[in-house]
Order: sequence, then C-alpha cells, then structure tokens
Amino acid sequence: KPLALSGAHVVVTGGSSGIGKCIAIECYKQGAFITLVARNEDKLLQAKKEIEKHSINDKQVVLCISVDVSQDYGQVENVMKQAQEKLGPVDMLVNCAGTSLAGKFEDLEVSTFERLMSVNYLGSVYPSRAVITTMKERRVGRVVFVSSQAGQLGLFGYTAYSSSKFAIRGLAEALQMEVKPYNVYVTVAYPPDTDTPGFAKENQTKPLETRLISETTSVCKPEQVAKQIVKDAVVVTMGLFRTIALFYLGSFDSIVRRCMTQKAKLETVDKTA
Ligand SMILES: NC(=O)C1=CN([C@@H]2O[C@H](COP(=O)(O)OP(=O)(O)OC[C@H]3O[C@@H](n4cnc5c(N)ncnc54)[C@H](OP(=O)(O)O)[C@@H]3O)[C@@H](O)[C@H]2O)C=CC1
Ligand SMILES: CCCCCCCCCCCCCCCC(=O)[C@@H](N)CO
Repeated sequence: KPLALSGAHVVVTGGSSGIGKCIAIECYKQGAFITLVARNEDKLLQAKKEIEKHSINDKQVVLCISVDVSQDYGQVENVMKQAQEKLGPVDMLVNCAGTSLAGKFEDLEVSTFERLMSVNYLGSVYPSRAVITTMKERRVGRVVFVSSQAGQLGLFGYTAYSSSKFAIRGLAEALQMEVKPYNVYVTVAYPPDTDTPGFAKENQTKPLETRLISETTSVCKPEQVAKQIVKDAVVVTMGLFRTIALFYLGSFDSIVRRCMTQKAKLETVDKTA
C-alpha cells in the first residue's frame, strides 16, 4: 500500500526553493526521479545541483522545467507531457509552488487577491488536472497539496493568503473522494511558519499584529517539514480528527464505488451489444 519511491517519478512544483526543494531532496534520497517545476531557470539549475549531491544510484535524474504554474493551463499540460515523455508517468505530484503577502484587508491591492488565488489555488489545480487521468488509468498515484496553518485558521493580515490556502483544502477533499476508487491518494499539508526564502520575503510585509501572532509559535526547519510531508504522502492515513465526518465520507465513498461498478457494467454491455 505505501508508494515505493525508489524509481518513482516525482514532480515537485516550487521545487527550486524552500520546502519544495527539501521535498525533492527527501524523495531523491529514497531513489526517486525528480522533475522540478518553477519559473526562474537559474534557481532551478542551482537546486538541481544541490539535489544531485544526494543521489543513491547512477541512474537517477533531476529534470528542470521552467513554467509559471498559474498562467495558462495549456502550457502546464504541455510541460507535464514533456516530463512524462522523459521520465515516465508521474507517480507523485507535489503542488508546492506558492507565495504569500500579508497586509490588512484594506491595504492589500485587489490584484494581490487575484495573484495569490492564481498561484496558490489555480497553480495547484493545473498540474493536478494534467496528471490525474493517467494516474487513474494506471491505478497508481499520489497528489500532495501544500496548504498552511493559515489554511485552517483565518488570521490577521492573511485575508488574501488564507483564503487561497482554504481553497486548496476544498479542492483536495473533493478530489480525494473522486479518485480513491482508482487507488489514487490525495494528501494536504498544513505547515507552520518555516525558515525559507519565501518566509523571509513574507516577513517584510507583515503587519505588527501578524508578526506578534506568528511569534507565538516557533519557526520550523524546511528539512523537517519536508520529511513529514513525504511520509504522509507515502503512507496515507486518514486524519482521525474528522471522526464525525468519517461516517459520512464512508457512505459517500460507497456511492462513488457503486457508480464506478455500475458504469463498468454498462460499458461491458455496450461492447457486447
Ligand atoms: N515558509 C512557510 O512559512 C510556509 C510555506 N507554506 C507554503 O509552502 C509552499 C512553499 O513555500 P516556501 O518554501 O516558503 O516558498 P519559497 O518562496 O521559498 O519557494 C517557492 C517556490 O515556488 C516557485 N513558484 C512561485 N510562484 C510560482 C509560479 N507562479 N509558477 C511556478 N513556480 C512558482 C518558486 O520558484 P520561482 O519563483 O522561480 O517560480 C519557488 O521554487 C508555498 O505554497 C507556501 O505557501 C506553507 C506554510 C508555511
Ligand atoms: C489547527 C491548527 C493549529 C494552529 C496553531 C495556531 C498558530 C498560529 C500561528 C501563526 C501561523 C501562521 C502560519 C502561516 C504560515 C505560512 O503559510 C506563511 N509563513 C507562508 O510564508
């Protein structure tokens, strides 16, 4: 049941920096083939070099693809095709590309709401949409979404960021119900503040209140956060805090499975008719 990372093709969006880069290293250390997706080519090449230091055999490859995951679905679909031609079908997709900007609601530009929703939300939809069909067909796959603690709690200064991270949760939970009968598993990570270049940049925009709220918890190391995310994706366990939801989800899952069998039956009837 756990996904074997050895020889697996893992795509990491946002894999050139911070948490994403550490996720790529973690998977590479376990023998995976990696595709890094981000915009800046220099940062991509730099990260590739760093990841390659952790190789465990001489067949392993790190492929770099420069694309904006939030701009155009066709573009994202194309680069996913390229990656699959080179390294085979994607076994695990990690949607880690994301960005943050804090500020009071009335101080944030309207364009910031649009940008964060595009990058954090649509930037997770597009790559996932591009690989899910093959995953379902192969009955193999893991899709990882990186939300945030601010994707569980709406916090001062995060009106634009939190909402984009809440959106990811809705997407992930609905998608999980669709793909579970195909042995494809969806996980969502809700990391706390983590010491990355993105975090340093975010800190320059934080209002005092946001900073004080953040300072009530400690800052994690990206290596540590990445390790947990990879572990949760490889060995999927249902979050038990959703005890009440479990009953409902279980019965909904059986509806989905029933429809799947029903459809399969109809298709055989069609073919034999
Ligand atoms: N650090 C933290 O405190 C926390 C972070 N998170 C989330 O974790 C994820 C990673 O964060 P972190 O490591 O801090 O971020 P970094 O800013 O350090 O790295 C972000 C990565 O995403 C890429 N990226 C950004 N925008 C795009 C885009 N439009 N298209 C393609 N790639 C893009 C960047 O490369 P490039 O700019 O070249 O495109 C880079 O590789 C984010 O989703 C963030 O919201 C969640 C909780 C806490
Ligand atoms: C059930 C959940 C319990 C949570 C405990 C509450 C602690 C809140 C402290 C502030 C957390 C802010 C996180 C934002 C991290 C982030 O995504 C940005 N840093 C990205 O750059």
